[in-house]
Amino acid sequence: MTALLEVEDLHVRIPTPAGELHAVRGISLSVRRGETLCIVGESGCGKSLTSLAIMGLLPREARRSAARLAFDGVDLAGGSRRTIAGLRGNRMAMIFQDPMTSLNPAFTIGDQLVETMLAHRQVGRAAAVDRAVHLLERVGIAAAAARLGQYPHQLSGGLRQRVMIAMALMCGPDLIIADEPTTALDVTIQAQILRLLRDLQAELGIAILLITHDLGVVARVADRIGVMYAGEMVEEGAVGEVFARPSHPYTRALLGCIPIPGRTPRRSPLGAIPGIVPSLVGAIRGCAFAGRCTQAHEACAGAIPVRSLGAGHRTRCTLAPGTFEAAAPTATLGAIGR
Ligand SMILES: Nc1ncnc2c1ncn2[C@@H]1O[C@H](COP(=O)(O)OP(=O)(O)OP(=O)(O)O)[C@@H](O)[C@H]1O
Repeated sequence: MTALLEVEDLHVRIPTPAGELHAVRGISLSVRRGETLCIVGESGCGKSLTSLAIMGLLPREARRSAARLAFDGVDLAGGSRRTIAGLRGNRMAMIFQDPMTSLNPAFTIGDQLVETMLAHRQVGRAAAVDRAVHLLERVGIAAAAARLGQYPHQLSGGLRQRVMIAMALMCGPDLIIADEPTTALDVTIQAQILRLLRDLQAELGIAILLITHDLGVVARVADRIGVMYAGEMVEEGAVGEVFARPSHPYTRALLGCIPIPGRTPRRSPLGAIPGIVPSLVGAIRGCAFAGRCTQAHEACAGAIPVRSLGAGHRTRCTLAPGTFEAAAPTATLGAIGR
């Protein structure tokens, strides 16, 4: 089955006073209909720029190139502005970490929901208002009709994020790209929003590309996971497979940082990966993680192979499968998520 979203060899470069920042370095990924792909990685590894590049929403100074960038067969890299604007907010919707950056403080919730639909669909205002009320109820907002007349600042952070989800759903999208949608929320609201996204996906069959730095979020919602490091995808696969057999030393280190209930001693210091991420300005020779990797060896300074471990599980590492260091036990899916 062809993927709904196909990304091949995506690069994002941004000129800076220090030189060209090569923030996204040849990312390839695909999202099939109805599945959730989570992209995970430390702050600054290029997750947000990847999602903005897909949506065509990069900052003006950024340059994007890709061997293929397609949504349901439509070329997003070479397509006309009109075609892409017709897909965005319509069949491809985006949810950001901070709803206040995408909700206009000067307009009511109702106006913003309704306008989204009127911009893309041949429907009357009354039908759009009905859909807005229905969707606000569906995302768990009580007294939905009354909320339509409120402004964003009159809602709590959790309610604003529910409004953003309703807005993303207005035109019945096939794909939602959610960039850290729960990071700004407290844990209880975070769990509710994640459950809502999962329920909506099961009900409506929407594909979700979710960007997060939180492996707990991944464990709760992902079908597949892509692990990014310094602008590259270093490992990807089905979430159960990657959690059970993390194969890139960076993935293993990330999973090793999560406290495991019943196994991590109480009061032990929070885990961290020693070392720092290399600068993304200019070229990186060999493996970007080598400077922090406990198993780095000579070959890591050369070309890094992408190894297939079967069933769509791939890792970008010189170490042959089976030669991974016996690491500390890593968090399991059951322990941190489901
Ligand atoms: N407009 C910009 N100008 C210059 N550098 C930028 C710009 N936008 C992003 N960057 C840099 O590009 C790199 C990748 O940024 P990006 O926002 O994609 O990271 P991220 O993985 O989403 O991190 P976070 O989780 O902190 O949002 C970072 O080093 C960031 O500082």
